[in-house]
Parts: sequence; structure tokens; C-alpha cells
Amino acid sequence: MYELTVSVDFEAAHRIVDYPGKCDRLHGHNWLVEVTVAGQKLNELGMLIDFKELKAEVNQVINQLDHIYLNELEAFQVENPTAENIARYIYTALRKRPVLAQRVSVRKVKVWESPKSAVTYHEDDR
Ligand SMILES: Nc1nc2c(c(=O)[nH]1)N=C([C@H](O)[C@H](O)COP(=O)(O)OP(=O)(O)OP(=O)(O)O)CN2
Ligand SMILES: [Zn+2]
Repeated sequence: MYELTVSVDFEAAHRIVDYPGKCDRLHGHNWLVEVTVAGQKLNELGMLIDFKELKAEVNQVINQLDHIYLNELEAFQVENPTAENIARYIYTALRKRPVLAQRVSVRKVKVWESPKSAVTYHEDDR
């Protein structure tokens, strides 16, 4: 089994509604997103999937978040755009992408809200 991880980043604003502190106020982060995919079969070049292709797929999802006020997105009308919910949003969106579904298994998404704070979302037992 091979596991590949790529990192992409985006900038976005949010507020944590009803948070008992400063995070209830509008503020922004430079979010770093790590996506891990897995698979067993390498192509004729010896690659599970080209990092370049994987990053392009991830960026298709991240572009929907970049320079956005996240609370305005439909996905975050009921739930707050916390790092937890953002990680699950990205994971779910990646799982729906045909190119990835055919070639690899999306294993986990890690969202760094700051250099010191991160959340990992996955659905497997590993
Ligand atoms: N589990 C989570 N906790 C918090 C989240 C979150 O998404 N998941 N988000 C926040 C806020 O977005 C806040 O912006 C970040 O809070 P915090 O790290 O406490 O604040 P700072 O970046 O200013 O870091 P300092 O260590 O206080 O300098 C809060 N919690
Ligand atoms: Zn925040």
C-alpha cells in the first residue's frame, strides 16, 4: 500500500458563531490543508498518482474556499466553519471527485488553522 500526501493552502475569513470569546468576531486565517490518499497499483511511471494531478484535484475544491467569507457558504449555514467542519467538507468533496475515486482512496484531510493547531478528519479506523 502506498500513501501520498500533498499540501495546499488558502486564505479565508470566518467567525465561530456563539463562541465564548474573540473567535466569535470576524477574523481570517492562512489555512494549510494536507490531503492523504492511498492505493496499491502504480502506473507505468511508478506513480500511484502524479502529485501534480493530485494537487490539481485538491485545488478544485480549495478554490471554492479561497478568499471567501466561509460563513456565507451554504455548507456553513447550519454548522460553524470550524477546522473540524472544514476538514470534513474538503474530505467529502474530494471523495466525490471521479478522477480520485477511480484511482485512489482518499484517506484523510488535515486542516491547520495556525502553525500550532490542526484537525484531522477521516472515516476509516486507521
Ligand atoms: N477545535 C477547535 N477549536 C477552535 C477552533 C476550531 O476551528 N476548532 N477555532 C478557533 C478560532 O477560529 C480561532 O481563530 C483560533 O483560536 P486560537 O488558536 O485560540 O487563537 P489564536 O490563533 O489567536 O492563538 P493564540 O494561541 O491565542 O495566540 C478557536 N478554537
Ligand atoms: Zn478562526
